[in-house]
Amino acid sequence: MAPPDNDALWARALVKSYDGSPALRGVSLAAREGEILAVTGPRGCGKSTLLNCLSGQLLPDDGEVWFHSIPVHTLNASSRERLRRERFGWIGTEPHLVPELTVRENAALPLLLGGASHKAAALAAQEWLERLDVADCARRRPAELLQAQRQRVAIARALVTRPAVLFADEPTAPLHCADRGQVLRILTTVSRSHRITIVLATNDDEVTACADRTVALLDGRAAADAGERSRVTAGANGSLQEGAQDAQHTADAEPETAAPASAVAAGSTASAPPTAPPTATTATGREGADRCSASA
Ligand SMILES: Nc1ncnc2c1ncn2[C@@H]1O[C@H](COP(=O)(O)OP(=O)(O)OP(=O)(O)O)[C@@H](O)[C@H]1O
Repeated sequence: MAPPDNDALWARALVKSYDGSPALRGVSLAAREGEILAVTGPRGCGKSTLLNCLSGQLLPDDGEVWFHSIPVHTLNASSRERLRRERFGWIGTEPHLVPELTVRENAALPLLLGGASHKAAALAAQEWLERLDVADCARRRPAELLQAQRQRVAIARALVTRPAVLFADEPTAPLHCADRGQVLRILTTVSRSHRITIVLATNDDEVTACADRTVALLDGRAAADAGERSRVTAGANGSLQEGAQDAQHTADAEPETAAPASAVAAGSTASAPPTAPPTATTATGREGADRCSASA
Protein backbone atom coordinates (compact mmCIF):
# COMPACT_ATOMS: atom_id res chain seq x y z
CA MET A 1 0.00 0.00 0.00
CA ALA A 2 1.36 3.44 -0.91
CA PRO A 3 1.35 6.21 1.70
CA PRO A 4 -0.59 9.46 1.35
CA ASP A 5 1.30 12.07 -0.67
CA ASN A 6 1.53 14.65 2.08
CA ASP A 7 3.19 12.58 4.79
CA ALA A 8 6.95 12.71 5.28
CA LEU A 9 6.87 9.56 7.38
CA TRP A 10 4.18 6.94 7.38
CA ALA A 11 3.95 3.59 9.08
CA ARG A 12 1.26 0.94 8.99
CA ALA A 13 0.60 -1.96 11.35
CA LEU A 14 4.16 -2.32 12.63
CA VAL A 15 4.89 -5.54 14.45
CA LYS A 16 8.19 -6.31 16.16
CA SER A 17 9.16 -9.04 18.62
CA TYR A 18 12.37 -9.81 20.45
CA ASP A 19 12.91 -13.55 20.82
CA GLY A 20 9.20 -14.12 20.47
CA SER A 21 8.30 -11.45 23.00
CA PRO A 22 6.20 -8.74 21.28
CA ALA A 23 7.33 -5.11 21.56
CA LEU A 24 5.11 -3.64 18.84
CA ARG A 25 1.71 -5.17 18.06
CA GLY A 26 0.44 -3.24 15.05
CA VAL A 27 1.30 0.44 15.42
CA SER A 28 0.36 2.88 12.67
CA LEU A 29 1.20 6.56 12.46
CA ALA A 30 2.02 9.38 10.11
CA ALA A 31 3.96 12.62 10.37
CA ARG A 32 4.01 15.53 8.00
CA GLU A 33 6.98 17.57 6.94
CA GLY A 34 7.98 19.95 9.70
CA GLU A 35 5.70 18.33 12.24
CA ILE A 36 6.72 17.35 15.76
CA LEU A 37 5.20 14.04 16.78
CA ALA A 38 5.56 12.81 20.34
CA VAL A 39 5.44 9.08 21.05
CA THR A 40 4.53 8.64 24.69
CA GLY A 41 3.80 5.79 27.05
CA PRO A 42 5.09 3.94 30.10
CA ARG A 43 8.46 2.22 30.26
CA GLY A 44 8.69 -0.80 28.03
CA CYS A 45 5.63 0.07 25.93
CA GLY A 46 7.68 0.06 22.73
CA LYS A 47 8.67 3.70 22.13
CA SER A 48 12.32 3.01 21.38
CA THR A 49 11.47 0.00 19.25
CA LEU A 50 9.03 2.13 17.27
CA LEU A 51 11.63 4.85 16.65
CA ASN A 52 14.17 2.21 15.66
CA CYS A 53 11.75 0.71 13.15
CA LEU A 54 10.73 4.11 11.76
CA SER A 55 14.35 5.15 11.31
CA GLY A 56 15.38 1.91 9.61
CA GLN A 57 17.69 0.80 12.39
CA LEU A 58 15.44 -2.20 12.97
CA LEU A 59 13.36 -4.05 10.42
CA PRO A 60 9.81 -4.72 11.60
CA ASP A 61 8.62 -8.31 11.51
CA ASP A 62 5.52 -7.08 9.75
CA GLY A 63 4.07 -3.78 8.56
CA GLU A 64 5.37 -0.92 6.46
CA VAL A 65 7.45 2.22 6.95
CA TRP A 66 7.59 4.84 4.22
CA PHE A 67 9.74 7.94 4.08
CA HIS A 68 8.01 9.96 1.38
CA SER A 69 8.01 7.52 -1.55
CA ILE A 70 10.72 5.28 -0.12
CA PRO A 71 9.60 1.95 1.38
CA VAL A 72 12.06 1.79 4.26
CA HIS A 73 10.89 -1.70 5.28
CA THR A 74 12.04 -3.15 1.97
CA LEU A 75 15.44 -1.46 1.72
CA ASN A 76 18.51 -3.58 2.07
CA ALA A 77 20.89 -2.87 4.95
CA SER A 78 23.24 -0.60 3.02
CA SER A 79 20.39 1.48 1.59
CA ARG A 80 18.87 1.88 5.04
CA GLU A 81 22.23 2.89 6.40
CA ARG A 82 22.57 5.46 3.62
CA LEU A 83 19.06 6.75 4.23
CA ARG A 84 19.83 7.17 7.92
CA ARG A 85 23.09 8.92 7.18
CA GLU A 86 21.74 11.29 4.51
CA ARG A 87 18.15 12.00 5.47
CA PHE A 88 17.66 11.09 9.11
CA GLY A 89 19.16 12.36 12.34
CA TRP A 90 19.19 10.59 15.68
CA ILE A 91 19.41 11.88 19.22
CA GLY A 92 19.52 9.31 21.98
CA THR A 93 19.06 9.65 25.71
CA GLU A 94 22.85 9.51 26.11
CA PRO A 95 25.03 11.63 23.82
CA HIS A 96 27.46 8.80 22.87
CA LEU A 97 30.14 11.05 21.45
CA VAL A 98 33.47 9.66 20.27
CA PRO A 99 35.78 10.35 23.21
CA GLU A 100 38.98 10.64 21.16
CA LEU A 101 37.55 13.33 18.87
CA THR A 102 37.09 16.99 19.66
CA VAL A 103 33.62 18.44 19.95
CA ARG A 104 33.87 19.95 16.48
CA GLU A 105 35.09 16.68 14.99
CA ASN A 106 32.22 14.86 16.66
CA ALA A 107 29.69 17.29 15.25
CA ALA A 108 31.28 17.08 11.80
CA LEU A 109 31.43 13.29 11.76
CA PRO A 110 28.22 12.54 9.79
CA LEU A 111 29.33 14.90 7.02
CA LEU A 112 32.82 13.41 6.92
CA LEU A 113 31.34 9.91 6.74
CA GLY A 114 29.19 11.14 3.87
CA GLY A 115 32.25 12.27 1.93
CA ALA A 116 32.25 16.02 2.65
CA SER A 117 35.59 17.81 2.72
CA HIS A 118 37.13 18.45 6.11
CA LYS A 119 36.78 22.19 5.62
CA ALA A 120 33.11 22.07 4.66
CA ALA A 121 32.31 19.64 7.45
CA ALA A 122 34.15 21.72 10.04
CA LEU A 123 32.39 24.89 8.91
CA ALA A 124 28.96 23.31 9.07
CA ALA A 125 29.74 21.74 12.45
CA GLN A 126 30.90 25.07 13.82
CA GLU A 127 27.72 26.72 12.63
CA TRP A 128 25.56 24.20 14.48
CA LEU A 129 27.73 24.34 17.59
CA GLU A 130 27.18 28.09 17.62
CA ARG A 131 23.42 27.68 17.29
CA LEU A 132 23.49 25.22 20.16
CA ASP A 133 25.60 27.53 22.27
CA VAL A 134 28.57 25.18 22.62
CA ALA A 135 30.92 26.73 20.04
CA ASP A 136 33.38 27.71 22.75
CA CYS A 137 33.83 23.99 23.48
CA ALA A 138 34.72 23.15 19.88
CA ARG A 139 38.33 22.16 20.57
CA ARG A 140 37.62 20.24 23.76
CA ARG A 141 37.03 16.51 24.19
CA PRO A 142 33.61 15.23 25.32
CA ALA A 143 34.94 14.19 28.73
CA GLU A 144 35.69 17.85 29.53
CA LEU A 145 32.07 18.87 29.00
CA LEU A 146 29.01 18.81 31.21
CA GLN A 147 26.31 16.29 30.34
CA ALA A 148 24.03 19.05 29.06
CA GLN A 149 26.81 20.37 26.81
CA ARG A 150 27.49 16.89 25.47
CA GLN A 151 23.81 16.48 24.66
CA ARG A 152 23.84 19.75 22.76
CA VAL A 153 26.87 18.53 20.80
CA ALA A 154 24.95 15.34 20.01
CA ILE A 155 22.08 17.49 18.76
CA ALA A 156 24.50 19.49 16.59
CA ARG A 157 25.82 16.21 15.20
CA ALA A 158 22.28 15.05 14.46
CA LEU A 159 21.40 18.28 12.69
CA VAL A 160 24.62 18.92 10.78
CA THR A 161 23.37 16.99 7.76
CA ARG A 162 20.11 18.95 7.82
CA PRO A 163 18.04 15.78 8.08
CA ALA A 164 14.50 15.56 6.81
CA VAL A 165 13.48 13.59 9.90
CA LEU A 166 15.02 13.82 13.33
CA PHE A 167 14.37 10.95 15.73
CA ALA A 168 14.87 11.78 19.37
CA ASP A 169 14.62 9.03 21.97
CA GLU A 170 13.96 10.70 25.32
CA PRO A 171 16.40 13.50 24.44
CA THR A 172 15.83 15.47 27.61
CA ALA A 173 15.76 12.60 30.10
CA PRO A 174 19.23 13.18 31.59
CA LEU A 175 18.94 16.98 31.65
CA HIS A 176 18.06 19.38 34.41
CA CYS A 177 15.01 21.56 34.01
CA ALA A 178 16.76 24.64 32.58
CA ASP A 179 18.76 22.57 30.10
CA ARG A 180 15.63 20.70 29.15
CA GLY A 181 13.90 23.94 28.27
CA GLN A 182 16.79 25.07 26.13
CA VAL A 183 17.01 21.76 24.26
CA LEU A 184 13.27 21.88 23.61
CA ARG A 185 13.50 25.45 22.38
CA ILE A 186 16.28 24.47 20.00
CA LEU A 187 14.41 21.47 18.65
CA THR A 188 11.16 23.33 18.10
CA THR A 189 12.94 26.29 16.53
CA VAL A 190 14.92 24.08 14.17
CA SER A 191 11.85 22.08 13.22
CA ARG A 192 10.09 25.27 12.30
CA SER A 193 12.96 27.04 10.54
CA HIS A 194 14.24 24.04 8.62
CA ARG A 195 10.99 22.14 8.15
CA ILE A 196 12.42 19.11 9.92
CA THR A 197 9.97 16.43 10.98
CA ILE A 198 10.73 15.40 14.55
CA VAL A 199 9.58 12.13 16.07
CA LEU A 200 10.39 11.99 19.75
CA ALA A 201 9.86 9.35 22.36
CA THR A 202 9.18 10.84 25.73
CA ASN A 203 7.52 10.46 29.08
CA ASP A 204 7.96 14.12 29.90
CA ASP A 205 4.85 16.31 29.82
CA GLU A 206 6.94 19.38 29.03
CA VAL A 207 8.31 17.65 25.95
CA THR A 208 4.90 16.40 24.92
CA ALA A 209 3.54 19.94 25.16
CA CYS A 210 5.99 20.99 22.45
CA ALA A 211 4.65 18.46 19.99
CA ASP A 212 2.03 19.07 17.36
CA ARG A 213 0.55 15.67 17.95
CA THR A 214 0.91 12.77 20.35
CA VAL A 215 0.72 9.05 19.78
CA ALA A 216 0.32 7.23 23.07
CA LEU A 217 1.58 3.65 23.18
CA LEU A 218 0.43 1.03 25.60
CA ASP A 219 1.92 -2.44 25.60
CA GLY A 220 3.08 -2.16 22.00
CA ARG A 221 -0.16 -0.71 20.66
CA ALA A 222 -1.28 2.83 19.87
CA ALA A 223 -3.60 3.59 22.78
CA ALA A 224 -4.88 6.75 21.17
CA ASP A 225 -3.72 9.52 18.93
CA ALA A 226 -4.22 12.08 21.62
CA GLY A 227 -3.48 15.45 19.99
CA GLU A 228 -6.47 17.66 19.40
CA ARG A 229 -5.37 18.11 15.80
CA SER A 230 -4.96 14.38 15.28
CA ARG A 231 -5.74 13.21 11.81
CA VAL A 232 -4.68 9.57 11.82
CA THR A 233 -5.45 6.96 14.38
CA ALA A 234 -4.69 3.29 14.39
CA GLY A 235 -7.64 1.01 14.00
CA ALA A 236 -7.89 -2.25 15.84
CA ASN A 237 -6.64 -4.06 12.76
CA GLY A 238 -3.83 -1.57 12.21
CA SER A 239 -5.68 0.28 9.44
CA LEU A 240 -5.45 4.06 9.27
CA GLN A 241 -8.49 6.22 9.96
CA GLU A 242 -8.58 9.83 8.94
CA GLY A 243 -9.60 12.18 11.75
CA ALA A 244 -12.14 14.93 11.22
CA GLN A 245 -9.93 17.88 11.93
CA ASP A 246 -6.98 18.58 9.73
CA ALA A 247 -3.86 20.33 10.93
CA GLN A 248 -3.74 24.07 10.82
CA HIS A 249 -1.23 25.28 8.28
CA THR A 250 1.10 28.09 9.12
CA ALA A 251 3.23 30.27 6.91
CA ASP A 252 5.95 31.05 9.41
CA ALA A 253 8.29 28.28 8.36
CA GLU A 254 11.06 29.07 5.94
CA PRO A 255 11.01 26.39 3.26
CA GLU A 256 14.21 24.54 2.59
CA THR A 257 14.35 22.21 -0.37
CA ALA A 258 15.46 18.73 0.51
CA ALA A 259 17.51 16.52 -1.75
CA PRO A 260 15.36 14.28 -3.91
CA ALA A 261 14.22 11.23 -2.05
CA SER A 262 14.79 9.21 -5.20
CA ALA A 263 18.53 9.65 -4.63
CA VAL A 264 18.21 7.36 -1.67
CA ALA A 265 15.58 5.09 -3.15
CA ALA A 266 18.09 3.77 -5.64
CA GLY A 267 18.80 0.79 -3.41
CA SER A 268 15.15 -0.01 -2.83
CA THR A 269 14.05 -3.55 -3.47
CA ALA A 270 10.37 -2.60 -3.48
CA SER A 271 8.43 -3.88 -6.43
CA ALA A 272 5.50 -1.48 -6.11
CA PRO A 273 6.48 2.13 -5.46
CA PRO A 274 3.80 4.71 -4.65
CA THR A 275 1.68 5.74 -7.58
CA ALA A 276 2.23 9.47 -7.15
CA PRO A 277 5.26 11.45 -5.97
CA PRO A 278 4.90 13.06 -2.56
CA THR A 279 3.94 16.70 -2.49
CA ALA A 280 5.40 19.20 -0.07
CA THR A 281 3.33 19.95 3.00
CA THR A 282 3.33 22.89 5.33
CA ALA A 283 4.24 22.82 8.97
CA THR A 284 1.33 22.49 11.35
CA GLY A 285 0.33 24.92 14.06
CA ARG A 286 2.30 24.48 17.26
CA GLU A 287 0.84 26.08 20.31
CA GLY A 288 2.88 23.85 22.59
CA ALA A 289 6.10 24.80 20.86
CA ASP A 290 5.27 28.46 21.21
CA ARG A 291 4.74 27.91 24.90
CA CYS A 292 8.08 26.15 25.19
CA SER A 293 9.88 28.80 23.15
CA ALA A 294 8.46 31.51 25.31
CA SER A 295 9.34 29.80 28.55
CA ALA A 296 12.80 28.49 27.63
N1 LIG B 1 17.16 -5.55 22.26
C1 LIG B 1 16.14 -6.09 22.95
N2 LIG B 1 16.11 -7.41 23.24
C2 LIG B 1 15.08 -7.97 23.90
N3 LIG B 1 14.00 -7.27 24.33
C3 LIG B 1 13.98 -5.95 24.09
C4 LIG B 1 15.04 -5.28 23.38
N4 LIG B 1 14.72 -3.98 23.28
C5 LIG B 1 13.54 -3.82 23.89
N5 LIG B 1 13.10 -5.00 24.38
C6 LIG B 1 11.82 -5.22 25.08
O1 LIG B 1 10.79 -4.74 24.23
C7 LIG B 1 9.80 -4.04 24.98
C8 LIG B 1 9.71 -2.61 24.46
O2 LIG B 1 10.94 -1.96 24.79
P1 LIG B 1 11.26 -0.48 24.33
O3 LIG B 1 12.64 -0.17 24.77
O4 LIG B 1 10.95 -0.36 22.89
O5 LIG B 1 10.19 0.34 25.18
P2 LIG B 1 10.27 1.85 25.67
O6 LIG B 1 8.86 2.31 25.75
O7 LIG B 1 11.19 2.62 24.82
O8 LIG B 1 10.86 1.67 27.12
P3 LIG B 1 11.81 2.67 27.92
O9 LIG B 1 11.00 3.88 28.22
O10 LIG B 1 12.15 1.87 29.14
O11 LIG B 1 12.99 2.93 27.06
C9 LIG B 1 10.22 -4.15 26.43
O12 LIG B 1 9.56 -5.23 27.00
C10 LIG B 1 11.71 -4.40 26.35
O13 LIG B 1 12.15 -5.15 27.47
